[in-house]
Amino acid sequence: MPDLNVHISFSYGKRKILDNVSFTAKKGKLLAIIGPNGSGKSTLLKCIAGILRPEGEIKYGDINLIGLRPKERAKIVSYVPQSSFPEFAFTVEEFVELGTYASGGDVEEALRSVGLLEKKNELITNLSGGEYQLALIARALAQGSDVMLLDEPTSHLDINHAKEVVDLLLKLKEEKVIVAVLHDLNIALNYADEILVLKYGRVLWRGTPEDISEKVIWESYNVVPKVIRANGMKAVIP
Ligand SMILES: Nc1ncnc2c1ncn2[C@@H]1O[C@H](COP(=O)(O)OP(=O)(O)OP(=O)(O)O)[C@@H](O)[C@H]1O
Repeated sequence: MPDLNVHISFSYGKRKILDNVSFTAKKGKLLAIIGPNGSGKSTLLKCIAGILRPEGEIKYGDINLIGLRPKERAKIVSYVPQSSFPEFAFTVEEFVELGTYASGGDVEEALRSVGLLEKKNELITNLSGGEYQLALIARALAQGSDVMLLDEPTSHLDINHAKEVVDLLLKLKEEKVIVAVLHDLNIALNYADEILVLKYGRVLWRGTPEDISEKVIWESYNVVPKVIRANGMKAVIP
C-alpha cells in the first residue's frame, strides 16, 4: 500500500491557516495530529478529505488527490468529521450505507466493527452522542478506502468506548493509512506510533511519542504539564 505524502498550504481569504505543512503517513503507523485549539488540525484533515482545496500536493502513491473528482477521491480517502448532532432521521443502517456510494463497501461489517449492528434499525437521532460518533466511524469504514482520516474520534466517548475505538484504530492501521486528530494527549502519547504537533498552522514538531518532551508540550500548549510515567504508560495531567 502506498504512503500518503502531504505538502500543503491553505488560506481562508488572506489569512494563512496552514503554512507549508508536510508529512508522510504510512500503513502500520498510527499518526496522531495534536496541537492547541485553532492550530489548523481540522483544516488539515478537511484539505486531505477534499472539503477544502489547498495549494500544494497530496500524493497517495503517484496519484495527486488535489483535483481528483469527489467520487474518485472517496475511493481512496474516508473522513470521520468532528461529531455534531445528526441533521436527518436516517436509521443507523441507512446512515452507514451513505458511506458506500463510491465503492460499495460492506455495511454489516462496518456496523459490527463498531458494535452497532444491534442498533441498525434505530434512528440516528435517537443515538447517544457516543453512539453517533461510532456511527460516523462505521460510515467511513463502509467506504472501504485505503486512507482514513478521523477528527477527534474519541471526544464523545466514555473510557470504555474510547478504548474500543483505540483498539479499532490499532487494528485498522495494519490495513489502512490512519491519520487521527486527537485532543486527548493521553491517547496520542500512549497509542500513536507517530505524532505531528501543529501550532499556528505550522508543524512545530514531529516524532515518536517516546521522543516528545515536556518542552514540546509547553511550546505547543503554553502549559507546563505534569507527566507521570507508570506501568509503561504516560499520563499528562494539566
Ligand atoms: N470557515 C472558516 N472561515 C474562516 N476561518 C476559519 C474557518 N474555519 C476555521 N477557521 C479558522 O482557522 C483556524 C484553524 O481552525 P481549525 O478548526 O482547523 O483548528 P483546530 O486546530 O482543528 O481547532 P480545534 O482544536 O479547536 O478543533 C482557526 O483560527 C479558525 O478560526
